[in-house]
Amino acid sequence: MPIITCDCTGNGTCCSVCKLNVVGYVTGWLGVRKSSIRIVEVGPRDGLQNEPTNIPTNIKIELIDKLSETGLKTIETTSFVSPKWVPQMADNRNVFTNITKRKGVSYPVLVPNLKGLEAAMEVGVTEVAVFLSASEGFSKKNINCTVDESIAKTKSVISKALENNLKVRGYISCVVGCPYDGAVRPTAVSKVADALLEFGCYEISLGDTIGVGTKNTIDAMLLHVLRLVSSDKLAIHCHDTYGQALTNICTALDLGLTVVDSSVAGLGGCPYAKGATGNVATEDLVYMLHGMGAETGVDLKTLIQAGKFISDFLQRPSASKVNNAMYSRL
Ligand SMILES: CC(C)(COP(=O)([O-])OP(=O)([O-])OC[C@H]1O[C@@H](n2cnc3c(N)ncnc32)[C@H](O)[C@@H]1OP(=O)([O-])[O-])[C@@H](O)C(=O)NCCC(=O)NCCSC(=O)C[C@@](C)(O)CC(=O)[O-]
Repeated sequence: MPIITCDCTGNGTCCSVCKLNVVGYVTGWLGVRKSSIRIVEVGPRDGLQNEPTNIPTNIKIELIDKLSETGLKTIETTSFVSPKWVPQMADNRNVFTNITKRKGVSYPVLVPNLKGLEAAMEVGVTEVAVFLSASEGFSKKNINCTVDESIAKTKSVISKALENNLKVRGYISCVVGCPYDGAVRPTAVSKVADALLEFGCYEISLGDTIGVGTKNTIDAMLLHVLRLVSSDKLAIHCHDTYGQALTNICTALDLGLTVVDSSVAGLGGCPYAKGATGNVATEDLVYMLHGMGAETGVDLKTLIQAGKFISDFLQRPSASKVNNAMYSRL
């Protein structure tokens, strides 16, 4: 699909694309106040993958089972990646096989290549997530190939997954900043998004992997990508390293996105994005969304209990302000 370009200020006057953006902006803003927001819980994967000490399989299973009781509809469970690269995810088969899969809940897993997809299919996975980067530096460090090589490799993974009736989500990392390359141009994001959509991803999660995004940079990136991809095919994935995640999520909601990734207890960080702290805490996200009058289907108290469970196991306070404020009063 061609990228529609224009050089106006996006004020909705010069062309249909901008009018669309302004309409999207207004309806997005109004929409959130009554629409439902789908939360993609990534805590068991993005949250735990970077933990330095091995987390026993039974603890991972118990966390996922607790999250399944909260009303979350998507719980990312594990990764089928090289154990040499991400040892914490080495028990992927055991975790996926032994969780209690709740009706109506999806349990996607990350796969970087055909080997990972085949291993995931062996244990009955029905949804996978491929993951690429908008920046060369992170692509090389994270999946050991260039952006173009990753696009080429991913095409065969997605087509094999679709042939086997699996749903495929696509992640794009470093959508505004890269720990190795610095600032990332929106055009680099839309290039990858265009490819993933063309290959058949049902949704693209735009990851501020190191949490450097601000309202302006997230706005600029989204306005560019929205020229190419409709908001209903996009998700926002914000790490909270600089405390900007909730603001950046609101920016995305105001532009019409309705899918947000988050991590229970604010766990997380990528082993190949040094210094990146956790995702926005799911508890804080749910509290904010409910305060806006948006529906999430999530029971905050049950979620807080799940966050407390993993924080207690890790023997450190939760990164969720809502958890810390509310737990003692449950
Ligand atoms: C992609 C590779 C494998 C390339 O790694 P490579 O070394 O280029 O691949 P290779 O084909 O040479 O294989 C190396 C070894 O890994 C094995 N291998 C190969 N593939 C698999 C597999 N799927 N499952 C299990 N084993 C695998 C393969 O068999 C071989 O084993 P050996 O012969 O040395 O014994 C590696 O770079 C890798 O696993 N990277 C994963 C990195 C990762 O998981 N990062 C975190 C997820 S991304 C993220 O967190 C960001 C995100 C999504 O949250 C969004 C955001 O915040 O931005």
